[in-house]
Amino acid sequence: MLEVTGLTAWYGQAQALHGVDVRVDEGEVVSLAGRNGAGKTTLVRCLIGLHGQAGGAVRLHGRDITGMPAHRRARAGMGWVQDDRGIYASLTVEENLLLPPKVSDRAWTLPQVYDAFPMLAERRKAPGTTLSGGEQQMLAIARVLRTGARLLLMDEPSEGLAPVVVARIGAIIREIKATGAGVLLIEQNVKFAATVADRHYLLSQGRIVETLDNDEFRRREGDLLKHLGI
Ligand SMILES: Nc1ncnc2c1ncn2[C@@H]1O[C@H](COP(=O)(O)OP(=O)(O)OP(=O)(O)O)[C@@H](O)[C@H]1O
Repeated sequence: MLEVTGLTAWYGQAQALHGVDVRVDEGEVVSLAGRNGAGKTTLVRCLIGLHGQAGGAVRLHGRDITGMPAHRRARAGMGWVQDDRGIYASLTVEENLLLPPKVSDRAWTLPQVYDAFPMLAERRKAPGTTLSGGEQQMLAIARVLRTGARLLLMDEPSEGLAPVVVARIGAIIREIKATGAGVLLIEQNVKFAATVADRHYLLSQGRIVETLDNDEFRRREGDLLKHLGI
């Protein structure tokens, strides 16, 4: 589904990514972790098409999207769940859900969304400004599902949320996986990543230094936390 090969990125003369290879298959959840400054944000920017100074190749569903502008990548099925959640504060929950354009016939309907996110159904008339952090994160995920994106890029979805909300987000990610969509999860919360991901990448100084299946990842949790400086 997503195949990234030899991805390089620069800020002026400074190289931030040095030949990164990442792969996400259909119905697969893959996490990517790394210390501050490892290059996670740069990688996300490259994948969504917002970083001009980049090399290498990005393919989505067999289609070469390298060099494609951000809006066309979105139409090709790349869904970005932003780390700042990007909720329209002056719109209600439902209005936020009605806005995203449909990019495929996998687009979730409103009843499907409300079924999977009862919290959003209860708050459908509430303005964006009044939502808790957890509700905002649910809404941000739901909005991307409304587009029918085939690959979801999630940037730190568990950040700053209470354990019970994080557990709910984990359940939602498993539901998304069951629909056959792929998920690339940028995530520093190793314990959470181990509950949802099939495979894990560790990024260090712009390079993938480890690729681990979930059993190995769980065994090495202590090590990884040390590496990440957590
Ligand atoms: N606007 C910029 N100008 C110059 N260098 C930058 C810029 N943004 C990031 N960098 C550099 O690129 C490298 C990767 O940064 P990036 O923000 O992608 O890391 P990160 O893993 O997302 O870190 P964090 O967890 O702190 O967000 C770092 O060395 C950083 O200093």
